[in-house]
Amino acid sequence: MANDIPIVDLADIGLHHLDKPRQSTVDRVANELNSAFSTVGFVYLRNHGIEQQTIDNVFQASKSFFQLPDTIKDVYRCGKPDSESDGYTGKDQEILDVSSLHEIREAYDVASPDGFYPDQHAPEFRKAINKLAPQLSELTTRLLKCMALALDLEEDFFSSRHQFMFQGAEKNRTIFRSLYYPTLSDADIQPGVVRCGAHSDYGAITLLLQDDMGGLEVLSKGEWIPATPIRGTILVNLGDLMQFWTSDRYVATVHRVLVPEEEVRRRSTRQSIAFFVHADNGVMISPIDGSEKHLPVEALAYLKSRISATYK
Ligand SMILES: O=C(O)CCC(=O)C(=O)O
Ligand SMILES: [Fe+2]
Repeated sequence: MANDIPIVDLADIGLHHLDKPRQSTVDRVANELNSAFSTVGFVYLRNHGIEQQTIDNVFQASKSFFQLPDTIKDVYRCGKPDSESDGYTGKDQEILDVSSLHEIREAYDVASPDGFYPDQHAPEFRKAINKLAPQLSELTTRLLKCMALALDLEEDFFSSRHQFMFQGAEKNRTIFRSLYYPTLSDADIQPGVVRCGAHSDYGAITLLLQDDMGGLEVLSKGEWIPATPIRGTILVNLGDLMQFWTSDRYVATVHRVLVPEEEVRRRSTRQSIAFFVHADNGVMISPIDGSEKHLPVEALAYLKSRISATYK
């Protein structure tokens, strides 16, 4: 069906392949990404080559942090929007949809391997993230190359502008975010209360890993469609900067996570991991087709403006 989120098989573009991928794979994947990003804006990647255990270790280490008492989590609160990015975000600290009454979501952000981690209270957290994040960066580089080819650009057009992913906020604001949606009470079942308000992401692309709880929905052709978790896949969606870059040829699709209707899912926690890929600080984003559809914008300045609009 045209309105479904397609699944792309990365085959020898996946991380388990060290050699240069076959040209036929690159052409096929470039084509499939191009058609997904021009329509629904989301795609599942199969055969990405990241081991499930590496992902599960992050979920487990994150859970041990998020289940700590609030008084301890508060020690790690990030000071957004003023300071650099690392740290804990509590419920309602970030409101992505202005019409939300509450957004019941917690998160922990890091921008580099040696950033601000809760080592004392969740000792496995740093190690688990530092294994997964570099793999997500490498996978992103491979995807960006396919995307550039699909747009008739030099293969390294995007990758050369994303050289410093997860190497520190002073160079690049790609963020590894571990998300935790706590259990909900009956009082949370009311209009305006959501797990994650409707929004589009800010940067180039987002790689999203979810547990098997489900709940993510994507707005396509005016209809909310579920982005059901498919084990062994990574979901990828486009951010606003990539939409600007491509003069709206690619779409930054709006998505959300509501309070589940089924009581059993409301009483369960949900976890996801978002790798928000952002261009290197200082990169100017101007439409690649030379049009004036969007004004040129600097990657970091744009991100800061979005964060200050959503953080309390
Ligand atoms: O938790 C999810 O599935 C989505 C989270 C999300 O869209 C975001 O944090 O930008
Ligand atoms: Fe998002």
